[in-house]
Amino acid sequence: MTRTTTAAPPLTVSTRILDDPGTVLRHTLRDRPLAFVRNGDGIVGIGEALRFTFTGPDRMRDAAAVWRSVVEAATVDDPVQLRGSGLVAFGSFAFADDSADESVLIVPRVVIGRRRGKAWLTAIDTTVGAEPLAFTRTSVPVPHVGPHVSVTLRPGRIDEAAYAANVAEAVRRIVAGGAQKVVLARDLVGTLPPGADRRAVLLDLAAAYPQCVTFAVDGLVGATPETLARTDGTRLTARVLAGSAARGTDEVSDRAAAEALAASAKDVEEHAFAIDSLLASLRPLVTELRADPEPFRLQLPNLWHLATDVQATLPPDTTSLDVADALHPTAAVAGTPTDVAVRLVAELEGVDRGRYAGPVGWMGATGDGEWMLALRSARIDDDGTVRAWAGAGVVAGSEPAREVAETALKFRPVTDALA
Ligand SMILES: C=C(O[C@H]1C=CC=C(C(=O)O)[C@@H]1O)C(=O)O
Repeated sequence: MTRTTTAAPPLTVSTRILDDPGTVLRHTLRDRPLAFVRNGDGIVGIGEALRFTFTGPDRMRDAAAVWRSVVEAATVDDPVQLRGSGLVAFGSFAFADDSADESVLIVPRVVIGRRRGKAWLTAIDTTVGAEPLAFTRTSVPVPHVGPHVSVTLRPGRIDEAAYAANVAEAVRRIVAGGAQKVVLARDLVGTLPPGADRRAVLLDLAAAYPQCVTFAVDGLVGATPETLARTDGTRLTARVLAGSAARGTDEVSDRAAAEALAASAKDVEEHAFAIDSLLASLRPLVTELRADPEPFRLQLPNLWHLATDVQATLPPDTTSLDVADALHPTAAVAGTPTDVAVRLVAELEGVDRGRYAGPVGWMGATGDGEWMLALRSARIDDDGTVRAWAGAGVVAGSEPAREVAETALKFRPVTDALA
């Protein structure tokens, strides 16, 4: 079911070169940030020109269709022509087809972007008959950001004991046949202090995890390492992560941890399910599909992951959101086989994941964009309620206590940013 809360008026979109805006995250709104930033490059949004909401199994397909109509009706003046300049939308989609949470596509009023030393500003006007901006270059003052935000997070609806029991039950079901892998998650909750500047949380996430994408869309904030689908014309790239280990405390133990991860039959199996599911979903859609023959070890500040990069060629007119729709949910966030795993996640967790582990990202007028998996994240509601989620892949060889410890490490981006 699709519900559009705002009709799509014809948009007038102008992009202009911007003098150095400093850290782009500072420019989004303190209470309603919109952001997609990696290594200082990326886009942030200010205000909302259009907001569309979606629910149900067709939520991404419906969003892709709405986006095509928005683009068709828009007049875009974009001499800058960089990735993320011109008309863009930010999006965040629920994990489950039957989630009660709405998925969203938001077209900001203003976008500030930075890429490889160049910066731009895009103004998106909903007034009928609006003229494009009359200048060629502009500058903006760098906004002040409030102090670090501290939140006490406590167990949510699934505490450590319940999570360990869920993992044990998942192992029993896997051993009995049916599912081969199930990704189970648990949650932490807290309350943001009144008046907290959400941008301070984003700045902390981006400083600690520069190689991840720091995102903020409709209250969902995080720093995720996993790219579900990134498109550039007909070129598609993805990065599959599954299989994790704690970083060592010194160089020797850190190297040993990475080597143990690569040699761990349990983690290699967990990774194989994730990459196999992605490749199987991509095969009918793409040509020239290539994947690393072996996973590599991806180093993050809190974890080692097994990672595989994937490339493929898309047919023309396939948008990044079409690809995300075809791929979601991979076995990095659901399990294998997908349908059995999704049912088991719902049964064992018994709580709506909302938009945790769903696609989050942005898309431009050509359909190019980047959709990440909303991991290492928390949902901050308007009333300040914070709910963070972290999960781990469970296979036949999983041990409940180890998965509890792994999820604690995956909470760290959020728990550290809110410490
Ligand atoms: C489900 C999460 O991580 C996934 C992504 C990378 C590694 C994973 C793992 O090793 O279990 C998970 O599949 C999460 O961070 O909440």
